[in-house]
Amino acid sequence: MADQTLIPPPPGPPPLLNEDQLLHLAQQGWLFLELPEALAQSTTDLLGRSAAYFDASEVEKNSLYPSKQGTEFGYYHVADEKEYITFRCRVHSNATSNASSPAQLATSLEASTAKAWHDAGLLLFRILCDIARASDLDLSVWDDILDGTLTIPDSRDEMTYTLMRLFRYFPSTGHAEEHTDLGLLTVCIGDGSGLQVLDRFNSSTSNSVWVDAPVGTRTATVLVGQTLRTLSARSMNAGAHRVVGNSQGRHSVVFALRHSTRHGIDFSLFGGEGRVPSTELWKTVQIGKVNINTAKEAREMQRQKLRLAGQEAEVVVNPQMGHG
Ligand SMILES: O=C(O)CCC(=O)C(=O)O
Ligand SMILES: [Fe+2]
Repeated sequence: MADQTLIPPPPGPPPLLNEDQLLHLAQQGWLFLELPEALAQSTTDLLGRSAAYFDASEVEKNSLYPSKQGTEFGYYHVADEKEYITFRCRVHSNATSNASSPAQLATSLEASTAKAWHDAGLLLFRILCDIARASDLDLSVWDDILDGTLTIPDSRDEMTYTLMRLFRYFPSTGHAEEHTDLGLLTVCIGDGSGLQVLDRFNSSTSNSVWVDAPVGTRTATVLVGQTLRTLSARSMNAGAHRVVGNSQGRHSVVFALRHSTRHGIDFSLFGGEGRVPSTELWKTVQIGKVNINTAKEAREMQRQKLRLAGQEAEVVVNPQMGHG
């Protein structure tokens, strides 16, 4: 009888992506991926709850989640384009017993966000582990970088750069300009068409080829962000994407997994050199980028500033790249 007692289970979560999928993600910077059942369910629930929140009055939405730190926290409305709420931690932790009160709306929205955050975090962690395995790196390279990011922080004191963003794009005019994301990996799930990713293989400087992302909660779009590109010494590309208008409008759930603020980043773990404070890495990945989710006038001002500083917004295949 074979001895089955001596083989320990392999470390880390089970592999998710096959070789072709990993190669596609690294080269194109994006991948369409069938969602695990738990995440499909939690995002379906969250899309529904976000729609109920967006249906509330402007006064209520602002008072439940006042925006802070520019676009990085709370409710934000971009005229003629979209409205969205950014969660980086819990805000309303105590439920009231009145089922129809605004606080109750917020409590159920946050409970749903916390569940989707956990499920999306797990999915992206599995992909990061796949990337580490394929690069012959130890899975522990992610320990410090992900510290405190995989579940929604309880309070502002504990928050990192990681965020969950819920969007409502307005019919026809709702859009987001072409950009790459700043973090490690992003997962986008939407209930309508509009998200498009750039096909780098078939695009040229004069002709961009855009691919429509899948619609619905069965399949997600996973995007490589600038931080992962930097850690991979640019062996992975960041995925360029945009949102174009459709006549029905669109809701989406976007989970952006970004590095932890609790530790410095040790590049030697990734075959590079040196250690940089987490804040420095964050500044570096933002250089030359325009925030595509801010108001139109603010985007123009950011572009103007970049031009004055002699730093054209980063060109990947198309000019005028932003960040999201
Ligand atoms: O709404 C989406 O699916 C994508 C939004 C986006 O790209 C971003 O906010 O960075
Ligand atoms: Fe984005």
